[in-house]
Amino acid sequence: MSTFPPSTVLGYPRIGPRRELKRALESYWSGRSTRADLDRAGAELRERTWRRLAELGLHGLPSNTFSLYDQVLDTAVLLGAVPERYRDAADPYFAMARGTEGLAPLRMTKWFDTNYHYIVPEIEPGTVFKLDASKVLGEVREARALGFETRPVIVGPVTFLLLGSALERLEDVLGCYEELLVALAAEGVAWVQLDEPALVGDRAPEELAAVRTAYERLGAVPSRPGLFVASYFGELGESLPVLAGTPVEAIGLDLVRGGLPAADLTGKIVVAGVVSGRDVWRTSPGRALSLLGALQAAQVVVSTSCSLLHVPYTLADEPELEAGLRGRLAFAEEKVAEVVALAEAHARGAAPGTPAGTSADGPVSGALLWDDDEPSVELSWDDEPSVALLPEPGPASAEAVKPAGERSPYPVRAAAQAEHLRLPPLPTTTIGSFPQTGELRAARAAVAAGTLSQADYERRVETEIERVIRLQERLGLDVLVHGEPERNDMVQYFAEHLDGFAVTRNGWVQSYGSRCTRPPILHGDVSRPEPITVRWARYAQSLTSQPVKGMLTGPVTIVAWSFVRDDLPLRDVVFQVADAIRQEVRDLEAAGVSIIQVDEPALRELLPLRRADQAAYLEWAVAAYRRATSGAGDRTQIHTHLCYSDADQILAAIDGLDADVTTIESARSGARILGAVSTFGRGLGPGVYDIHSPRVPSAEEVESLLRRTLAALPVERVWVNPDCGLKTRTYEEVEASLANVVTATRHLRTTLGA
Ligand code: MET
Ligand SMILES: [Zn+2]
Repeated sequence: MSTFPPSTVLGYPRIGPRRELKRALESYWSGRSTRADLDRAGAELRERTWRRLAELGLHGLPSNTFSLYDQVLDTAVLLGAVPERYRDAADPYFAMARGTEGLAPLRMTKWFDTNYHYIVPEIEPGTVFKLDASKVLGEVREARALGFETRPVIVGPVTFLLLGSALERLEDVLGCYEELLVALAAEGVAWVQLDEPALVGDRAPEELAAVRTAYERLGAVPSRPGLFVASYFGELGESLPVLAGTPVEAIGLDLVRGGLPAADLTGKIVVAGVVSGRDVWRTSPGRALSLLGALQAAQVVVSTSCSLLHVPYTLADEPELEAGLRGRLAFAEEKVAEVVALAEAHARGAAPGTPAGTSADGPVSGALLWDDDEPSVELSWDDEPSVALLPEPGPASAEAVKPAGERSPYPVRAAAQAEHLRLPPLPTTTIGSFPQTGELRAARAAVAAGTLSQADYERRVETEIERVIRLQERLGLDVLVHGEPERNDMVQYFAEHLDGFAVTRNGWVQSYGSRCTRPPILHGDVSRPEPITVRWARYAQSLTSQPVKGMLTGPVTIVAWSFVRDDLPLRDVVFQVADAIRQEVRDLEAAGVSIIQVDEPALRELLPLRRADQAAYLEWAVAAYRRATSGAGDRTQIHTHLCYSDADQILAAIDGLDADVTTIESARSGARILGAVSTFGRGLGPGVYDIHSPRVPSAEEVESLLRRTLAALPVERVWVNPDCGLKTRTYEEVEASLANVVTATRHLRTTLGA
């Protein structure tokens, strides 16, 4: 077996530094360009990535980390797990990802504890697995033609099947993986990376047995590349000795989240993830080098803790970041340079604490990262005034952690709200955002560029709010929203208006398919200098006699979708944000807003992957939400919203939020949540319109979903709404869909005699 290259990364961003892939995809989907144009755009991005990684001095280049939509969907295609109904679609791949006129897409949910969404494999007893290695081999050849040898990256069999809830099909998929190994060996590929992040969670004995079977069988393939099994997002725990006992040559460990391995790995190559792929902070060379030095292995390879998919491309595109903060940051390119520099320092045998960037024979290539005035030991933020000065009393005090508990029990609140709001049965509403028009985005860019005045911009926002209010009145919705036209993003908008955050200009991170967000950087103490949403809510309510919901993002979600300072416990940071939201709730209420929605779509996302850590998290996360919302009076109806996140794993916590109404994505996931949420004692709106698909659901379809909802829940508790916000859709799709939602609801009301 050949040695492993001394430095590598587990994966890389693929959307393009300027979101080139997003543009190429959206242009192809809208029919403005051809599949060949799209493929060309993909090839350009791949070439650019390989060249850049090589320029930065990285040795082990990955391939097949590019995807036109999602790597799990790519794996399903690789294994032939394409459900029958998509096979005749014009483009089966995108039909599975996004649906077509007549075909709902596959389910989508979040990738472990990240905000990246993958397409859930649909594996039926009748699924026939059949290898289609064209993409994997195509990328290997493409890279080779450019002069690069690469290591294909593929989701491993155990993780793939666990994601598809079909571990019993292990024997069948292993046949495909074996065939793939043979094909890769024939192609002259030296190493293959099989990603098994599922192994960092709690694994039952039969799942551990599956790990053993899988890697013993793959290890026994006579002519194959070296097997590198990558784990990430935590420690391997009970899976490690099992994996170590199989013939795989290399094992990847997340040494940012986990500690040194407890099992004997002296016979293995350890791919040491010492540079975090999940945050934007620079790596402490002292800590990294001491970990590398302490590993007992046949070879130690320096790597990232996971794919760099989860961080933006480069700091070079952020000239506006304040210098002090910038000095503490590293995005993907800077992290690659760190990996390379650490590999060189480790190879020189640099002892922990040796100033990196210097060596007997002159500066190493990482010198630019660790400039002279930068200590080589752990970056301590203690001397940073912006983070050290916590307000008195500290937000982490026991006092702050208690739920404020000022609201009356639900029946008392519900009566007060019914009296005040006088809503019909099956009230209809939406989740907050309406389509974001190109004009509004352009207007925001013009304000930033100084070519449009703030006052003119605000007038445009008001015009848009008025249009959205009139549209909802025309459609006959019961509880209206202002449409969120002033928000570029539900987290970034709040970050821009709170102290303690920095935002980036080009720091895009893929969320799903062509969608990206720019996670703000939470680097200091959080506080709210002044009300954020009140003026827009007040304006919207002034236009109509229907109730308009105030719309806020919850503390857990704001933190989950930011890159967070790591010198304080996460819980304390979340409580700082909760206090800011609490002030906003109070101000909205004082401004006459009678329904306030506080979104927590990321509540499940931060759930620790190990069961032993989950209860403590859920306890403080729920307490933070209640702290944010419990300042509202009984008459004020508090809504919350969750989506795309396997909510069934955290039902008790969702219930514990104690919101008067919970809207939750359901249409996209085939209404599988219904049974589980039927025990909730308060208002509930399981989505009846899948907003991730351009498809317009018919009134009949909506009505049949509603009937299923009514079979599970008492009618008094049911709300009617889409799965999520509408900002990614067009007005055309939204108007038609919501009209059908209202028609279905009205029809149902008459048949119920309501
Ligand atoms: C991802 S949840 C989105 C909720 C937000 N209020 C919206 O409608 O866009
Ligand atoms: Zn949502």
